[in-house]
Amino acid sequence: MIPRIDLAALEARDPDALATMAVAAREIGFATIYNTSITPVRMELVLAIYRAFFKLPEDLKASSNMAVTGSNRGWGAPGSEQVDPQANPDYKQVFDSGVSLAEGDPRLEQTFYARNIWPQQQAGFAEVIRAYYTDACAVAMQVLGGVAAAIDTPDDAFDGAFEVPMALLRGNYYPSRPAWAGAKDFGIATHTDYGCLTLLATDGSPGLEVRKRGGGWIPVSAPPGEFVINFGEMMELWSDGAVRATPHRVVGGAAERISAPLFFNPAHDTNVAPVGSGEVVLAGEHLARRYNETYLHLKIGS
Ligand SMILES: O=C(O)CCC(=O)C(=O)O
Ligand SMILES: [Fe+2]
Repeated sequence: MIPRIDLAALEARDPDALATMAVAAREIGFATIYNTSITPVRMELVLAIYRAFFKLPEDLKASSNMAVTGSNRGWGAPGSEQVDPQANPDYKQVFDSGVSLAEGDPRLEQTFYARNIWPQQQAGFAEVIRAYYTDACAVAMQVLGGVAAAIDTPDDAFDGAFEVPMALLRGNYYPSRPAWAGAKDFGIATHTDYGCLTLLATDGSPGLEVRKRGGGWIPVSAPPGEFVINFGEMMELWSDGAVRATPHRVVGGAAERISAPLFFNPAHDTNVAPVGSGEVVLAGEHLARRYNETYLHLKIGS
């Protein structure tokens, strides 16, 4: 079973909510959350704006293709990412955006803080997505505070690390599973997320599956207005294995599907090596390695 957590109760440090979060973090790596500041209507609007973008003709989407700009901002075409080296590149399409820094900020030259690329064809796209990014980051921060409290780490343990997060907001579009798809083809192949916390909104269609520790898969879904959360590799490292990063995938079925994960990652220079280990692993270095391994346009030698 995937735990379901009332975020307002977690915020109030309700003992039951904390105990449920502790199980989610230490054992399962996944939960769903509800009762957040983001309403279902708001979430439907965000998902609808992504859906409208993905329905544009390919040549219009290509004007924001990230393979052309070389940053991880804008449209990622089908086959642009291979999250599992044993599988074929994913058949999903994506649209990536990040923090909007002021012009002149030197961090704009770094991949993770690169300038956003907005589709010009859709009125309101940038405004809606930028506002959602800000509010989703605030929800992610609330969740992390709750996680810290649940696993007996000081509540403010993560505060300083997320002031200018390398957060990535993505729209995922899974068309119906292509007729040509074989055993090595997935909407998104089996992977763990790279960062700390993923706050995932979906249109409510099934598709996401979480790997069980003993083998097999558990389907997870959440309607707009509720979220799936899961922990990533950096959190597992940082907590020295106390928090789990659990593999998951989307095989894809007849119905198309839209999802919107916020990959919530700390600032570039955050040391995410196990606390007290004396080692140094910069968050930005971990992320760079994982992007280079999985985005086809960033792969060394490709
Ligand atoms: O679409 C989903 O439900 C999951 C997507 C996912 O795992 C990812 O984008 O990392
Ligand atoms: Fe994922």
